[in-house]
Amino acid sequence: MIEIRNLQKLYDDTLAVNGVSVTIPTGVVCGLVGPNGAGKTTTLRCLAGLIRPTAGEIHVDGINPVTDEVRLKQNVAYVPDDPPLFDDLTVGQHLDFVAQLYRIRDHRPAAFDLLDRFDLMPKYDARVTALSRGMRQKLAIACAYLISPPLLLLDEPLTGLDPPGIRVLLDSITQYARAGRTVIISSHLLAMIGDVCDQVWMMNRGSVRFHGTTQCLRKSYPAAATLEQAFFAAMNDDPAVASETTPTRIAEPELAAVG
Ligand SMILES: Nc1ncnc2c1ncn2[C@@H]1O[C@H](COP(=O)(O)OP(=O)(O)OP(=O)(O)O)[C@@H](O)[C@H]1O
Repeated sequence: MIEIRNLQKLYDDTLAVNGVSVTIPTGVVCGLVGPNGAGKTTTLRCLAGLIRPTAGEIHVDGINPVTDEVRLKQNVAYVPDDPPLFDDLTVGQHLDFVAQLYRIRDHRPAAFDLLDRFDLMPKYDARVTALSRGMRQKLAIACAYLISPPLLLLDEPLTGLDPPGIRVLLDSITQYARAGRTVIISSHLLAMIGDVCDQVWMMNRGSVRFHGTTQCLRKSYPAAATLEQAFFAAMNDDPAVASETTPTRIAEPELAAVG
């Protein structure tokens, strides 16, 4: 389970994350959405232990990223939208390196399977400098899957992927969560979030605007004809679309039912 309490992150005079509190149960796919600058990447980087929160607390299966960095890194994989790969290594060497780093024994069959699924086998001996943007993205995701952490954080993972690559990734995310792991996926592709995510977590200007199941989002905004309209209504909290009877936009009680 992921617990975030009153998370705050200040960069100089920019309050990027402002009092975020969210609980995400194990085994779900949670879509993190919001406009540019909403604080999504900052929140994911705090969760991954890459930056320190200014205030607040995070627990990933009881692990505090600030006080237990090593255990956190063993339990969380973060794939940024422009993954930093090693220019001197080939595709195959990346997976070998990750396996060595995380002490994964006999990793080759799993690595081959992942490369096959992401259509990277023909590039096995290619250096990453010879890969397209989408291929680099797929390789970074394959490395994360090889580690198989309980929490997988994907920041805009669909950027640059071709339609078959998107389909493979989305299917793999669903399977990963059904195997009892948690995935948080940040994306601007609202329709996709509606398709694969059990939960939606919306941020705007550093704060949570909605957190709950997609069904709950629809229920909260009954005048919205589509899920996309419900997204916009929640984001703007448009009173013309939002239900007047909705008591709160942060649907925590429904979350417990998801896990
Ligand atoms: N390293 C940094 N130094 C200073 N300000 C930063 C830094 N990183 C992010 N910010 C600021 O923090 C705010 C939140 O940025 P963040 O990258 O978390 O948003 P985001 O929701 O991921 O946006 P996008 O959808 O554009 O990727 C923005 O105002 C941004 O300018």
